[in-house]
Amino acid sequence: MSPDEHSVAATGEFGLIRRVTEGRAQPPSTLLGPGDDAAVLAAPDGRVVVTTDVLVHGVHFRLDWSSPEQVGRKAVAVNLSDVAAMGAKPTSVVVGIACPADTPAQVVTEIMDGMWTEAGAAGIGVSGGDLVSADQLVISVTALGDLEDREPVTRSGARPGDVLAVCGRLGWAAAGLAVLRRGFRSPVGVVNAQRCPEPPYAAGPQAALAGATAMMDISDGLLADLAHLAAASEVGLDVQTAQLEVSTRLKEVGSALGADPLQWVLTGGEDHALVATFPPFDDLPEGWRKIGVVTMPGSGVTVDGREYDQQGGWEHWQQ
Ligand SMILES: Nc1ncnc2c1ncn2[C@@H]1O[C@H](COP(=O)(O)OP(=O)(O)O)[C@@H](O)[C@H]1O
Ligand SMILES: Cc1ncc(C[n+]2csc(CCOP(=O)(O)OP(=O)(O)O)c2C)c(N)n1
Ligand SMILES: [Mg+2]
Ligand SMILES: [Mg+2]
Ligand SMILES: [Mg+2]
Repeated sequence: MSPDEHSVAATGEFGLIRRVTEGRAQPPSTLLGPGDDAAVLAAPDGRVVVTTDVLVHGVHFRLDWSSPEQVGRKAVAVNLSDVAAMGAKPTSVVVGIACPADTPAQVVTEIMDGMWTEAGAAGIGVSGGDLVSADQLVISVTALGDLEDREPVTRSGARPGDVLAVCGRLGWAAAGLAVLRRGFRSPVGVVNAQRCPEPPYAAGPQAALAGATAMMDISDGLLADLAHLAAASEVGLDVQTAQLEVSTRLKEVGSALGADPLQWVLTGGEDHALVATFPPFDDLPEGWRKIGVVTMPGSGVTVDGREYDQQGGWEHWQQ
């Protein structure tokens, strides 16, 4: 933590978000936002979902760990995941790339190739962007989405008694990060999960149709992100570790590195699994697994009924 009490590090990522968003009157055309995975805007002929994420070399990716193509795919994937987390389908992305003068042009074209690959797989394209000079490589992506006839699934609709469920992988990207940080390049399954997530995009609209009461994607870490859902919904959330899948591969990597794989599952970000709450008596949609329950307000996020007193995930400036 920075010694300067006025710095962004001392303010904290989420304190800073509060500070820059509080008291700003949104126009009536802002139907929702900020505060969720994406905003929902009214357009003359409907609604538009919009979200943005910035990725910085050395913070979110490294070109000695990932190919430019993988970086481009990741930059788009993390944004399309936020669109899915609202229950929407992506319609387009616009992208900004800032890079130093000596960056090979090929790096930029390959980043764009990766962006088109990930966008193309979702049936959309890159509809615009910006290229500028900078001291380091920075990528900014804005994704747009369409709710069709569905209502947005926000972070704020969970109710005590709902089932807490997840779709997608947890802990894989964190395991890959641990591997890469120690200078290894394998096992490739976890390393590729870190290089480029594979979010379960279709599960977002699917959960919305199935009546999910709240939803978000897991970018920072399950426990850290659930804290935002719990706060927005004014409920408690209990994660039941017996229901969490810790795959053999994660256990193998954990024992090779002397790390606890459950820790990666609970606090590792960047897999962009979707987490949602569902009414208790309905069947979960296909691909969704129960991992806990929504509890009464006041208890925050607990693990097997107990408070978790370590950092629940990534927070910028706190690492
Ligand atoms: N500078 C900013 N101005 C307005 N809203 C912001 C700003 N930075 C972040 N937010 C909002 O804060 C919320 C949390 O951001 P973040 O944790 O990055 O969400 P996510 O993990 O889904 O990308 C989002 O709704 C986002 O739009
Ligand atoms: C070189 C490198 N170091 C560390 C990480 C780990 N990491 C960086 S950002 C992050 C959290 C997710 O990024 P963020 O910008 O918070 O995305 P958002 O929550 O806005 O979707 C994690 C786990 C990484 N991916 N690459
Ligand atoms: Mg999100
Ligand atoms: Mg973000
Ligand atoms: Mg984050």
